[in-house]
Amino acid sequence: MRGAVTAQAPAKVNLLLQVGPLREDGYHDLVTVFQAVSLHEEVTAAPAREWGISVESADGTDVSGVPLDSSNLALRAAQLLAERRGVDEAVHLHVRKGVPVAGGMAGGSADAAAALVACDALWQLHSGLDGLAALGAELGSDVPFGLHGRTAVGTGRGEQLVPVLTTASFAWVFVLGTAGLSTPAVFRECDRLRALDGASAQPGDGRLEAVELALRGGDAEALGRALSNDLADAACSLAPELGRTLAAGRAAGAVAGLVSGSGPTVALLADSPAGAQRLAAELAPVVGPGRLRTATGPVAGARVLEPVAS
Ligand SMILES: C[C@@](CO)(OP(=O)(O)O)[C@H](O)COP(=O)(O)OP(=O)(O)OC[C@H]1O[C@@H](n2ccc(N)nc2=O)[C@H](O)[C@@H]1O
Ligand SMILES: Nc1ncnc2c1ncn2[C@@H]1O[C@H](COP(=O)(O)OP(=O)(O)O)[C@@H](O)[C@H]1O
Repeated sequence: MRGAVTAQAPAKVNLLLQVGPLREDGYHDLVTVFQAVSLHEEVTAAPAREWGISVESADGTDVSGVPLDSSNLALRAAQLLAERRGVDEAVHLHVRKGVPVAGGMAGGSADAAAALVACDALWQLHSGLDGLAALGAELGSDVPFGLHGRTAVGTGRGEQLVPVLTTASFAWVFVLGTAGLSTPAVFRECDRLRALDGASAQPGDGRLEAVELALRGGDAEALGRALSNDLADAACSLAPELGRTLAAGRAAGAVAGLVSGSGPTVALLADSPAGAQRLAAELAPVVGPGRLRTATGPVAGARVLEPVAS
């Protein structure tokens, strides 16, 4: 058996997030377009006498909100894989976080995806992407995308994925929120605001086609016009600073901006990697440099980085 295996998995941004009505199982049907971006989580799985987990930050951001018990998604992922494949070995997982915690960028899901890939390699299970994605969907709606990466349309809870043709790399600036937002709370707020307005979900209104066309053409301006997020009003209602951050991003020259997933991270689209650096430099005095990350997308899904032979 190998001594330890490290895997990485990417953060995501939702280029489109259409939210349908609340289902009986407590979830909402989604039509979303995920893009994997170059902020990564790294998970190292090492054989151990007992199950355990440790967490560090890759970039100095606060990781105190990450649970260190059996509710941690990475640990749950490793234990689920062991249980389903009949593995009687414990591992210690070390997580190095490069994705903001509770930021709407699926950091916990990326940890689960990386843990599945690392443990699958450590235990030499050869489960394959689809096998791991089926387990991932049991852990969280965003976990299958963390495994697949690139750009994909997600339907159902977001776990049913179809790749999208993308002909260009896009440049992003992410502005971290000052406090995390809970995903279930944002979905609840969305339902509450819709009930107040008498508004209902708007499926099939051509927004998906506009995003797909912009991605196929590799056109950042067209993508900027097509970005949309049905959870944005709910996230802004719970965290009003988001509206101000979006306005600051536009004033600083972003092609477009939107709330990432359920927030509170704000994603700003730039015209190029150099444009993203300029945008971040412009915003640093406004929001503080510690809250800015630049990235590109799409990038690959979860993969083994450095298998260490025993
Ligand atoms: C909103 C999105 C958009 O990609 O991302 P984040 O902002 O969390 O990163 C996802 O739908 C989040 O997926 P994930 O974070 O994996 O959520 P899950 O653990 O599956 O669900 C947590 C809770 O969110 C709500 N939920 C989630 C997914 C969905 N399609 N409908 C929902 O209503 C439910 O209240 C559920 O109990
Ligand atoms: N490995 C993990 N990393 C981060 N958060 C985790 C993890 N496991 C469980 N959680 C819980 O999931 C919540 C959502 O975290 P995260 O996945 O970072 O954000 P989001 O769902 O907004 O994309 C956290 O507040 C935390 O309580």
